[in-house]
Amino acid sequence: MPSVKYQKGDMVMGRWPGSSLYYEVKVLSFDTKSQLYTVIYKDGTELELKEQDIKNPAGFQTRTRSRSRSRSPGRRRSRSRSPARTTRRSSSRTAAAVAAAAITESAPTTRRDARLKEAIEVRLSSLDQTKPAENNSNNKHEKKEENNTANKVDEVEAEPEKNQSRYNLRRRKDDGDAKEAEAKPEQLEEKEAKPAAPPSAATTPLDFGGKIGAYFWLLFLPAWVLFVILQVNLEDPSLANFPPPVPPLETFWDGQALGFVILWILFQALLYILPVGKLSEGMPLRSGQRLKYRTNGFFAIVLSSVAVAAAAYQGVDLTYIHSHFLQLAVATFLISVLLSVYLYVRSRYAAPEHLALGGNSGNVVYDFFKGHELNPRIKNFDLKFFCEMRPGLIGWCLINFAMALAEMKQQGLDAPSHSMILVNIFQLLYVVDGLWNEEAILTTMDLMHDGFGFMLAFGDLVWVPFTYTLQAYYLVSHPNPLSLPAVAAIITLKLGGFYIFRKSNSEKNAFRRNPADPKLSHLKTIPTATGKSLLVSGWWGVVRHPNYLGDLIMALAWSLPCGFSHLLPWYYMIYFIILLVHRDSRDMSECRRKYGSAWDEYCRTVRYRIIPRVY
Ligand SMILES: NC(=O)C1=CN([C@@H]2O[C@H](COP(=O)(O)OP(=O)(O)OC[C@H]3O[C@@H](n4cnc5c(N)ncnc54)[C@H](OP(=O)(O)O)[C@@H]3O)[C@@H](O)[C@H]2O)C=CC1
Ligand SMILES: CC(C)=CCC[C@@H](C)[C@H]1CC=C2C3=C(CC[C@@]21C)[C@@]1(C)CC[C@H](O)C(C)(C)[C@@H]1CC3
Repeated sequence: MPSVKYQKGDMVMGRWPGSSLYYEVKVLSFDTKSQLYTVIYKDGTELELKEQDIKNPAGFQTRTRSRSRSRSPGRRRSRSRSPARTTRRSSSRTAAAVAAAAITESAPTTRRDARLKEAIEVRLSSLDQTKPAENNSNNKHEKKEENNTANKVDEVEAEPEKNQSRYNLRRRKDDGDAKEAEAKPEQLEEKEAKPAAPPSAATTPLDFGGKIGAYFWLLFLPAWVLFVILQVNLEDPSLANFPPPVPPLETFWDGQALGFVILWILFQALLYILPVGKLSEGMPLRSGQRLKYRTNGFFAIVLSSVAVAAAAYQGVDLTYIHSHFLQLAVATFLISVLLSVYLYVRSRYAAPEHLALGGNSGNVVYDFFKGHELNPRIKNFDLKFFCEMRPGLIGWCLINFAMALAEMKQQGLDAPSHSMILVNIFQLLYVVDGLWNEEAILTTMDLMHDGFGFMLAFGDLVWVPFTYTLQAYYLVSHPNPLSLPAVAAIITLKLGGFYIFRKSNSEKNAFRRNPADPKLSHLKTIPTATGKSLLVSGWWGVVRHPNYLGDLIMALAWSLPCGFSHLLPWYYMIYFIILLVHRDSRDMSECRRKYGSAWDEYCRTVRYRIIPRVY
């Protein structure tokens, strides 16, 4: 490795992923393509680290004086557990133990010390218990009851990173750019002032094809929405009609359509801020803080339905949505662009602890696309949560309903067709379920890890309502009569998919919220170095993303009512396969980064990603 900073065999300090702690590691190799170092920790965990997560050991020292001042006996006892001073005993421990021990040392109060110590001691014994089990392939993973001990760490660990950051004299690079963290006592600290990281240093590998990819997606995604909208009105919507006939420029714009979109978003915002419904806690952030979210989505869709019904009753012609679909989409696109510009600008001034790990490549276009601020809020109004769960999602049902009315009008029907009813009810069920279980969104990738930028703003506001409605839009002018057995078969498929989707999402959500939940005590888990465990039985033992499997089966049931005459109504199915396969691989890398060897162990046990025995 001639041109790289650290050489094979070098002993250096490597940051533990997702924390501010540095442990002594040995460099094993460097991959020029990914620019990642493979390092090995003393406990045997191998991880890939970026150069900026590696430091020279000479830059660290341990302040023993301040440690010995510790008032807590628990803390004093835990001194020798410092990962930087790993003893023979600790070197045989798993990284989980090491990480847990690190938390003990940083606990600030005696009571907390005691709780942590208790949790850690039980945890260590739990980990010890796993050792022999690991050799036994039939009983590889501890039972949930044993793992509950690890969960005690979870309980006390509501603010893990807050504690861990006490070890950090210098701010983490991924924490952004500006201020220096306060020097705290009791820490491994860097001796020399090192040049600060350039503000734009990327802290995660670039996604979506990197910088070039971002340009591409920025142009392609809106163009694709335009393409499918123009296609769906054609008598024969087929790829053979590429490019579709483009209407005169002035038809793209309608001020009234913009007005309606703004009114809809404001109405949804009003419902969101009403002090009705539960205040749910999000997952702990890196700072240890937990944000609160008003999860009144079900209430919002019920009130929206009442408002829409009242408007229809008053003679408002909802088929306007069908006849002005293009103009509504363009107006919403404009709003999503303005919102994304605002998000990009404010992310430049956001406090480091509010930033996501990605979206800081330094390339304006990439960062604008990916988004950098994790939970942009105006006071308590959470923009990402609101956009993901309200105007687009509820708008999707409103548009579907308008398409059913348009079908009746256009086809001269007294009631919508069976196909239209199926599509409407299936997708309504999906949205209502999402809003009923709104709290579960707080444990998804978008809410926990992704910054809020153009991709999500456009995805939530434009992509969802204007492309997820294509099946209903298609049926308006492309009737597809269904036999009763076909209807029954499609309903069965939908219910099957829904069952898998709901059960698996609820299982993971319940486990993440309360790992000690007695209802989950039958499940087996794998402990990880972060203190969190991974489910390895139940739905999450069937495949690594059972929720995606259920979602895909449902997507199939949404396209089938449209028949096989054209590819267009199958667009959602095709797009969804691509989206979920990509999300799965993003999540895999993220989990591998977070959980290291525990994740590899999970992957070895649960071999398939989404479809059992296939993929
Ligand atoms: N209709 C649509 O357009 C879309 C729908 N969806 C749906 O949204 C839902 C959420 O999807 P998404 O956010 O992508 O992913 P998940 O809800 O599957 O979240 C992934 C996270 O779950 C945790 N996890 C993974 N494996 C395990 C395990 N074995 N045990 C415990 N926790 C585990 C990890 O986070 P950690 O360990 O940090 O908690 C991981 O990062 C899915 O049902 C998906 O189908 C998603 C995208 C688009
Ligand atoms: C091509 C492009 C711009 C992609 C952006 C992706 C977004 C459209 C999706 C990312 C995750 C989503 C989720 C839902 C809708 C689509 C987006 C925003 C979701 C709200 C749909 C309803 C479900 O019940 C859900 C709550 C599980 C789901 C969460 C993820």
